[in-house]
Amino acid sequence: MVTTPVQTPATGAAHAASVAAISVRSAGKVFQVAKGAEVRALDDVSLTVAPGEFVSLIGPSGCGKSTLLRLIADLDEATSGEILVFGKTARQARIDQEYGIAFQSAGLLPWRSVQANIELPLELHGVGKTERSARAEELIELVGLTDFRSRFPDQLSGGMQQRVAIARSLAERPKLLLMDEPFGALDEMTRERMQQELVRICSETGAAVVFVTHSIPEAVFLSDRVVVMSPRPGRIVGIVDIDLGPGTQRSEGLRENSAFFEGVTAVREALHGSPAAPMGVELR
Ligand SMILES: Nc1ncnc2c1ncn2[C@@H]1O[C@H](COP(=O)(O)OP(=O)(O)OP(=O)(O)O)[C@@H](O)[C@H]1O
Repeated sequence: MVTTPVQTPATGAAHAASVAAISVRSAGKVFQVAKGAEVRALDDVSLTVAPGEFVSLIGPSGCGKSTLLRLIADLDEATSGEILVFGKTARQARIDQEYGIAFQSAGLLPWRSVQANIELPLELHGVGKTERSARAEELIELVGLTDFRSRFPDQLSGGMQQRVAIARSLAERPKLLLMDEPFGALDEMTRERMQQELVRICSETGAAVVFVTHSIPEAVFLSDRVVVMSPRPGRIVGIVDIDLGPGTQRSEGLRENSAFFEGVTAVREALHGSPAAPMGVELR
């Protein structure tokens, strides 16, 4: 494991020549709150994510992980700095729908069935009914909801709703996925299965991923690099390279592997400089 302890523009070296999936340059975000007060959420964050690279963001609660993801997704605007997605401004990339999103709350349409929710992005882009339903079928199977395809969101558990949202985010085989704790509501067994599926799918489709999590083992299992952030205002304090091989080879057994434990230790130390975890970070 290699830990980069300083805040440098974190470039996936092997991919420097191609257009980055994401390029964040000196981004800052200050929220204006009541009575002229300010919350400085992010400060001078620079990060490059290469095409096909899986990068997790981890850090104490409130350090600005979701804010950074929201800036990339153009759901909020940076106060300073520049954000490019596949060489386009964040706004243009959103308009061109360059990425899929799966956030904490599933955000499903309550009047549409599981299948119809998953088909929605395809429908909006004019994909024909037969192709839509074949793709939805594949994804429903992938997330283990075969018997629930006709159900409506309020008939599903929180974890099942989350799985529908993940399937929907994958519907268009995006080149980039922005995921904010998508597995947070899942039970441990489902969560580990989904991690394995996600890393395999991304490896096979070549999708880049930015994945916010509170779980160190989850970050290590999934990622090519784990970006460690400081308490607010969020800065990048370390980047841990994970050498666990391609996503297609990341199976359950890996969790018992010494390289996996080394990754967990390296991230833990980058977070805290000691084996204890800061508030809001899970060691399990
Ligand atoms: N719209 C907003 N208005 C004011 N402050 C905000 C807003 N959104 C986020 N913040 C503040 O910015 C800081 C970073 O929030 P953010 O949600 O990005 O943190 P996080 O690292 O994702 O936290 P957690 O791990 O707890 O989900 C927090 O102090 C939060 O209160």
